[in-house]
Amino acid sequence: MPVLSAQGLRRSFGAVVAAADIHIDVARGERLCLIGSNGAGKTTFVNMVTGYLKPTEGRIVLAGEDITARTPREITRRGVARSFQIPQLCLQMTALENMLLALHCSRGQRAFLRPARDAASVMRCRELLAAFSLEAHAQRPVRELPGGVRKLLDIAMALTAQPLLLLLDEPTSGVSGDEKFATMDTVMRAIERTGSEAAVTLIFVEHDMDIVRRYAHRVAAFYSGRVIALGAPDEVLVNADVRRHVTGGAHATKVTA
Ligand SMILES: Nc1ncnc2c1ncn2[C@@H]1O[C@H](COP(=O)(O)OP(=O)(O)OP(=O)(O)O)[C@@H](O)[C@H]1O
Repeated sequence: MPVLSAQGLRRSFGAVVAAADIHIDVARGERLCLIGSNGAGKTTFVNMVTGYLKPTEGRIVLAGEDITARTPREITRRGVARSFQIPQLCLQMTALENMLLALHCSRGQRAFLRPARDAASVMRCRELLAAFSLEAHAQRPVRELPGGVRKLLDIAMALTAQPLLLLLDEPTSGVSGDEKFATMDTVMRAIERTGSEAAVTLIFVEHDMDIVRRYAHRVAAFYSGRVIALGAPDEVLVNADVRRHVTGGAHATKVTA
């Protein structure tokens, strides 16, 4: 059974068709990358999966359960976690406090200004920080941490919920060219260590084709609200339509095949 099954999704905003006829199944442990130029419909897809936007047609099935009508909170509780292009962090709190806050929220507990520090929660958060090689930053206020570290912390926070499915919006945006592979290696290692049975299933939006090639198992190429190609990176990135509508413009220099 797929972890996620998007079945005939459609969504418009007035005359703009942001999603049409989208069929995507994602298997457990798979890493699916969404590519597409600005306005192609990637965020619309992510917003529908996480419940922030409702499709006007189609169904979204998570591990066999239809979640199309569920609220974002209900979908989070069923195992879908998300991190954003701009990390959502409390700057005045330490990295560990941010983790504790995320852990408490993921359990449906009230978010306190200073989260409770019971020993089990602290241990769980420290383990996750270690999985992301962030132990050294645990006691530092987030405002003092560099952008790349904040990015990793944001993803670690999403994993406190022990999700089935993790959605990442441009995990390497704002990370320097030298650091981007190291950042992705860290994320992949952490994801493999954190899944309960298999690695956490991952859907990530990415504009950097070097990252897509190296880390995606499959790629879905979006154009004008539709998926114009879906398959292995080496197939999708040489597809003529993908070259014309996705990688042929601003990202042409990043495609090496
Ligand atoms: N809330 C909204 N109201 C009106 N139009 C919207 C809304 N959200 C998205 N759209 C439109 O839907 C289309 C798809 O947008 P979407 O944000 O999904 O693209 P994207 O591929 O994520 O782009 P980007 O890479 O810039 O984030 C665009 O034409 C966008 O302007």
